[in-house]
Amino acid sequence: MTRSPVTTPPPEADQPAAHFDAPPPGSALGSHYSRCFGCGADHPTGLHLAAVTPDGATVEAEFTVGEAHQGAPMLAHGGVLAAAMDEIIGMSVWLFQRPYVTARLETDYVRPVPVGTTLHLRAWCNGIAGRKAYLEAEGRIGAPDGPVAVRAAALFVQVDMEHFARHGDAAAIAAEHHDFEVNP
Ligand SMILES: CCCCCCCC/C=C\CCCCCCCC(=O)SCCNC(=O)CCNC(=O)[C@H](O)C(C)(C)COP(=O)(O)OP(=O)(O)OC[C@H]1O[C@@H](n2cnc3c(N)ncnc32)[C@H](O)[C@@H]1OP(=O)(O)O
Repeated sequence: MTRSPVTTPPPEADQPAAHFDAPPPGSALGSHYSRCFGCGADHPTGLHLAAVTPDGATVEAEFTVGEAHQGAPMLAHGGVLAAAMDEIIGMSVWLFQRPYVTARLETDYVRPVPVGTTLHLRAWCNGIAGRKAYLEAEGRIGAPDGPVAVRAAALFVQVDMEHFARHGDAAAIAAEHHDFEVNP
């Protein structure tokens, strides 16, 4: 992976540990928002990622490239592949049970991905320093050990839940996250 210093954990970074309340090994993570382009079941042309964590530390999901995801004829759009990387990494930080957002995403495109391909996505965390999480992901063609088509490294920054209410739609958050109180 070609990686900048921004997405490389500093020497003092802590090794990540899943939150005690995080989904246990072998379980599904679920969607954080039904209309999310990456994981929402109600998005008509989204990626529909459904992630599982095999070990409580990494997450995995499959994405089958459809006609709505083309850039060149019958080939996946690079931005859509970056979105898949962003989403699987976003799902992996969910293991820490704290809200994070993408601050920086770096992507290597290694092979073209034809429409109809199923990409096997995997993401993990390389370190945490304060609010900053250093993460990585890959997408392999056809099988979990298939050829790598895309790799990504990311810096995610921890925010509070008010971030989403302040900048987005507080009522939609309250509707799907019943434990979230919308401040007047
Ligand atoms: C029903 C609704 C449900 C709602 C949600 C429920 C919970 C959801 C939970 C989980 C969601 C998962 C979502 C998955 C989807 C995939 C993830 C996305 O696509 S997220 C969207 C794209 N990203 C953004 O929109 C961020 C936009 N940017 C910002 O908001 C700010 O810039 C932010 C929060 C990233 C930082 O702003 P500051 O003011 O809080 O903090 P400062 O001090 O600027 O940064 C903190 C540290 O990070 C570094 N930093 C920040 N941005 C950096 C960058 N681009 N490059 C390098 N360093 C950066 C800074 O240098 C600083 O470092 P030093 O502490 O000084 O060492």
